[in-house]
Amino acid sequence: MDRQSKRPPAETIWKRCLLVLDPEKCLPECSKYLNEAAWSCLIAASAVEALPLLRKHNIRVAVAFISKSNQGHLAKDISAIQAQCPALHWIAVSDCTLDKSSAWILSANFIDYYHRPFDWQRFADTLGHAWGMAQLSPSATSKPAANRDMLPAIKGDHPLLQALRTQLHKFGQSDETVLLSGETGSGKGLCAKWLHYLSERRNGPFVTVNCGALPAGLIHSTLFGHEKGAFTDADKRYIGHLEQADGGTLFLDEIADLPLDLQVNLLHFLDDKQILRIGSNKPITVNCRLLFASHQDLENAIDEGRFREDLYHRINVLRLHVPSLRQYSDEVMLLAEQFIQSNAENEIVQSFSDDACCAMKHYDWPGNVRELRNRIRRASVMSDDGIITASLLGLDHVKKHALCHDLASRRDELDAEVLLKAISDHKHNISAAARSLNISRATFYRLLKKCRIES
Ligand SMILES: Nc1ncnc2c1ncn2[C@@H]1O[C@H](COP(=O)(O)OP(=O)(O)OP(=O)(O)O)[C@@H](O)[C@H]1O
Repeated sequence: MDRQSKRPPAETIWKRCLLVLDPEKCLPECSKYLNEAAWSCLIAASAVEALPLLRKHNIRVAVAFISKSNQGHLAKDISAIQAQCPALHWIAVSDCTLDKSSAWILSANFIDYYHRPFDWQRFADTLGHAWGMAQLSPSATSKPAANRDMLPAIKGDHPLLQALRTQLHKFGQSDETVLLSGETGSGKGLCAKWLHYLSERRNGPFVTVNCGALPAGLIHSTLFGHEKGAFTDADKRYIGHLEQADGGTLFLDEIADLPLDLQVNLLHFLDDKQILRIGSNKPITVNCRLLFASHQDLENAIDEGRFREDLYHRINVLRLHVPSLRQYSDEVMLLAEQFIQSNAENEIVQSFSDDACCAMKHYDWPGNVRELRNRIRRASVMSDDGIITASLLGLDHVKKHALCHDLASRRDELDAEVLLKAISDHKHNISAAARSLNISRATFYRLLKKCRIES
């Protein structure tokens, strides 16, 4: 296939999508001005119209037009959209003085407010700033709902994989916390998404937080949120991940890295389902399911005083262990074919050489499925003729080891064949059988033992 023909023409300008919530069509000039600033405006009159657009497009920023007459409706629409897409950054536009309820919507949801008529260039700059903030926000990874089509299926007939699928289906139907364990790259994150998708909460948000990746000073406000002015840099209210996951699932990855003081807060949340934003003493009830994962041994972390035992018992209700790839290495080709197909979109058809298949089956995969996917990605790019070899996968050394292994087992097969024939020809007289092969009785017995043949 011609690789070039699928690329967009060079003059195509990449545009950011902007949701314009404009019930009374008061912003007709929006598309015209913002188009020039590389925005593509998607206009909706209500939440019902906006939600399908949000599901379909990668929208991070929204504008809402507030008028005297639509203030009440708009508040409801914005709340409905916020519940599904908490990561959206809102900017308000109005041409009237707002009453108290609108002022409340503004302070609760909007990062900026414009009064018409205004300078479109400045407005476009503000939108650009909001887009940048949305990109940086950790919640940019949260989705309004899990989409089954985007999730790779967990394929394979190995008993460990069959057991994993059964557990996923059972645990998906429960609303209890699940503790996922397994080596790095084995698929704990993928299983967490499946648990969300298979649950009643599938239409709610799925929010992931990697506790090990958050700076210690930010982790509290990132999880629980903060009020404007709660600390020096808190120039606006921040809705934490627990609240963002309201109605859905929060996946706390690398839970062993959560500082001890926050482990207490989490324990309280698990008991009463309430949070306090930093700077507020008003408890907020949050309805989200919690999933936890760690590739560290939590029992060890307890012994070392890094993890609270009471929290461990609270989160260790349902346990899901994701097997390491080397435990089901006979099925590695199923995954490899899956990755090669997703890589080969719009490209020439690719396949694996025999030595690549042999090396993949015999390699230890310390980085598990992630390592397999990354090695295949790199090899796909490097391959000139569509054939992915052991050398392109960086697994040359394994190939040699695997071939030695294969040679040894082939030798054993041949030895066994010769020994069995000699035994049969000499009617189970071992001395005669050994003489016929020109070896001693002791050597004959040693070979029988090596080939696991009962004399
Ligand atoms: N069975 C599978 N089929 C297809 N893709 C998979 C499978 N298991 C894992 N993957 C893919 O491998 C990558 C690594 O998986 P994932 O991030 O879930 O691992 P993890 O155990 O959470 O890793 P870490 O402990 O480092 O966070 C992801 O891109 C995931 O989609």
